Amino acid sequence: MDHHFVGIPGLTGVPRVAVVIDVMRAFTVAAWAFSRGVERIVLASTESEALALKESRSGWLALKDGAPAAGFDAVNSPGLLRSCDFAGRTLVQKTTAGTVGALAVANAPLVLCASFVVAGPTARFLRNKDSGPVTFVVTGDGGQADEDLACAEYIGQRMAGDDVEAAPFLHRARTSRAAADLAGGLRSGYHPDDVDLCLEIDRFSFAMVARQEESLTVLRPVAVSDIPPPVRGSG
Ligand SMILES: O=C(O)[C@H](CS(=O)(=O)O)OP(=O)(O)O
Ligand SMILES: [Mg+2]
Repeated sequence: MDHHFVGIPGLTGVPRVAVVIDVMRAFTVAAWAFSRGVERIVLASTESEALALKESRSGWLALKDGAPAAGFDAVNSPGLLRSCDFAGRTLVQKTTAGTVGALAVANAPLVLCASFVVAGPTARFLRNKDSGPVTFVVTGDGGQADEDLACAEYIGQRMAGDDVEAAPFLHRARTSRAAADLAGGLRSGYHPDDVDLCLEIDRFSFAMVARQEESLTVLRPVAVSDIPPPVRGSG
């Protein structure tokens, strides 16, 4: 299938089907947030918008990347998020790359946000829908981030069938600059397990679909059944 891989600066027009990839760490974090009970994630374009949205509704939480900051309840780290209890909550998320990429294609008829932890369900969701060619938005480094590109290519291949060896794609992500920066402590709001948690193939059995709801861009999990175990291979 003739998929299209593009960075945020290269987006032109509105894609028919968009899959926005951020492995490290926005859409790994989003998946963990859903697993910790979050009901929906509202994507914000700025930190001040995130705080304003949080303040406008009772019980909403806000998360941003970087260091912990006043008014925000969480940071963009799967390792720090995995012990939170967010049952039934709405979470407003703002990050440097992932949420920006999703908002850039928010008007597309079908938008999914993805990372390795939901790769199989994302591919299966698209296959079940017979979506046809996908525009993968590679959010990191202007479209050059190898952890995002590897994940996009992996999902693209799994759309054609689940018999795809994961190891070469995971190796690219593990040796990416983002992984080195994270492991080297160069990013704030970090837990030592973050890289490993970002590289767990099919940790969750849902895809994440973004839709427009009352002028907000809202991400929700959609359960996908019958995902066969991923082919891990060596490496
Ligand atoms: O928190 C992250 O890992 C990054 C922040 S930065 O781009 O590395 O400064 O944000 P994300 O949008 O999740 O890539
Ligand atoms: Mg990223």
